Amino acid sequence: MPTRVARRPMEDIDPFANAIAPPQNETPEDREVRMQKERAAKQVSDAIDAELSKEQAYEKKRPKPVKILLLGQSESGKSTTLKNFQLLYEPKAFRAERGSWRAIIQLNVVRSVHIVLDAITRAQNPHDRPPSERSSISSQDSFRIDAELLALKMRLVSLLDVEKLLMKRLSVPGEVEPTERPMTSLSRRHQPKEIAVNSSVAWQGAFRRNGAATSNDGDNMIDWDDPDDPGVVLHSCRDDLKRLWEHPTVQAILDKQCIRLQESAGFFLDSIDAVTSLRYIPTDDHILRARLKTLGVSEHRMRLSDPTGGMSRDFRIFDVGGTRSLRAAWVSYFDDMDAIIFLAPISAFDQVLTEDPTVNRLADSYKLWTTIVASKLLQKTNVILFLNKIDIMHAKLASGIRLADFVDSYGRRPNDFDSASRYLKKQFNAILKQNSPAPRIFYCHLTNAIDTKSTKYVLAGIKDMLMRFHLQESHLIL
Ligand SMILES: Nc1nc2c(ncn2[C@@H]2O[C@H](COP(=O)(O)OP(=O)(O)OP(=O)(O)O)[C@@H](O)[C@H]2O)c(=O)[nH]1
Ligand SMILES: [Mg+2]
Repeated sequence: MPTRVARRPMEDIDPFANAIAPPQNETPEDREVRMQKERAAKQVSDAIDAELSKEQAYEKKRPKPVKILLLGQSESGKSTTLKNFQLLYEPKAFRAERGSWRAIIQLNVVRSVHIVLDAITRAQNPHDRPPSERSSISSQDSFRIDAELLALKMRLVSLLDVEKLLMKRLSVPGEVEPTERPMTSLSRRHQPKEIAVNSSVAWQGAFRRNGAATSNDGDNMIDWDDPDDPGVVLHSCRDDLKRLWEHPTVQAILDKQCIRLQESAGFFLDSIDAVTSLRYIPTDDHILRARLKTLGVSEHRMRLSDPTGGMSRDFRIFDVGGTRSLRAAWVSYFDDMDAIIFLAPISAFDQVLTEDPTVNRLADSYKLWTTIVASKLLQKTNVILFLNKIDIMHAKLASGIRLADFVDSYGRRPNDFDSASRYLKKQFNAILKQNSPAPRIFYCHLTNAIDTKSTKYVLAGIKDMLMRFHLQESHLIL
C-alpha cells in the first residue's frame, strides 16, 4: 500500500510562492479585497491572451508579404530604384531624410572636385602616369596651366578637410566604410575614395541632430548654426568651384583624359549654385542623383494598396551591393522571392569594371543576367529586366560613340538609340530563352531611374502585376 508523505506547504520550499502568498494574519475582509483584485487582474490577462490569439490567427490568414530583390552590377541603379519606390509609396519618410542626403551630395561634389584636381595634376605631369599609359602620351597632352588655374587649384585643396569631416561623421562603426577603390563610370583612372554604406538606417542617424525629431522636410536634422557645417566651406568656395568647372583648360584636360564627369555617378557640378547655397536642402531630383555605394543588404518594408480595391499588401524590397566581391551574398536571398528586378546599365557599353579593368561592363551584365535566369532557385520567380541609364545611352550615341566599336556583333546597324536599344533588348531576351530552366515571360523596361515621372509608371505597373500574381496564388481571384 502506498504510504502518504506529508507535504510541506509550497511557501516553505518555493521562494516565489512564498513571496506572493497572502499574509498569514489576513482578515476575511482583506481576503475579499485581494480576491477581487486577483479576479480583475485575471480578466485583463485573459483579454490580452484573447487579443494575441486573434492577432496570430489574423497573421496566419493574411497573405505573405510580396518580396522583391534588386540585382545588378555596381552603379546599375539598384538603390536609385529603391529610392523611387520610397518616393512613390512613402513620400513622407523619403522626404524626412533630406538632411542626411545633403551630406552625401556635399561629399559627391567634393569627390568630383578631386577628380578634376587630379586630372589637372596629371596634365601638369604627364610622365607621372602609370607605365601602361605612358606609351600613349603625346606632346598635346601637356597643357598650359595658367596662374589663375593654379591659384584655383591651391584654394580648392581646402575642400579636402570638408571631405575628411563628412567621412568622419558618416563613419558609424561597422556600418559605413569609405572604400579604397571607388566605383564610377570613369574607369582606369585613379580616383578619390567613394563613400559606401552597409545599411540604410545607421548612416542617416549620423546626421540626426541630437534630440531632433524628423520633420516632413528633414530640415530640422540640420544644425544651421554649426560653424563646422561643411555647407559653410562649400558656400565660401562656390565661385571658385564654378570657375574651375567652367574653365576651358579644365574641360580640355578632362576631354583629353576621356573623363566624362557629367555622366558619372553623383555629378552635381552643374548645380553648384543650388548645392552650395547656405540653406541648401536637396530636392527629390537631387536625392535620386546622389551616389552612395551599398555594401551590405538592406531590407525596406512598405505597405501598398491593392489595385482591385481589396486589402493592402506588405512589400519587402531588398537592395544589395553590386560590386563583385559582394555578389556571393545574393544567393541567400533567392529563396522565396516573388520578383527580381535586374538592372543592366546599357550606357556602360564602353566602360570597364573598376574592380577588374579587363571586364567590359556590358559583358559583365550579360554574364550576371545569364546566371540569374539560369538559376534553378529562381525558376518560379518573376524576373524583370531594366535596361537602365537610357538618358546617358542617348547622349553617348548622339555624341558619336559607336556601339559597334565595343560590341562586335552589332555590325553595321545604325548607331541611333532605337536600333541600339532594340538590339540589346533582343540579346537579353535570347539569353533568357536559352538559359531559363523552364519557359518564362520576358518583362523588360527601358528606364531612366533618375527620372521620377517615367519610373513611377514602370514601378506602379510592376506593383500591380505582383499583387495580382499574389492574389492568384492565394486563390483570392480567378
Ligand atoms: N543619368 C542616370 N543616372 C542614374 C540612373 N540610374 C542611376 N543613376 C545614378 O547612378 C549612380 C549609381 O546608382 P546606384 O543606385 O547607387 O547604383 P547601385 O546599383 O545601387 O550600386 P551599388 O550600391 O554599388 O551596387 C547614382 O548616382 C544614380 O543617381 C539613370 O537611369 N540615369
Ligand atoms: Mg546601391
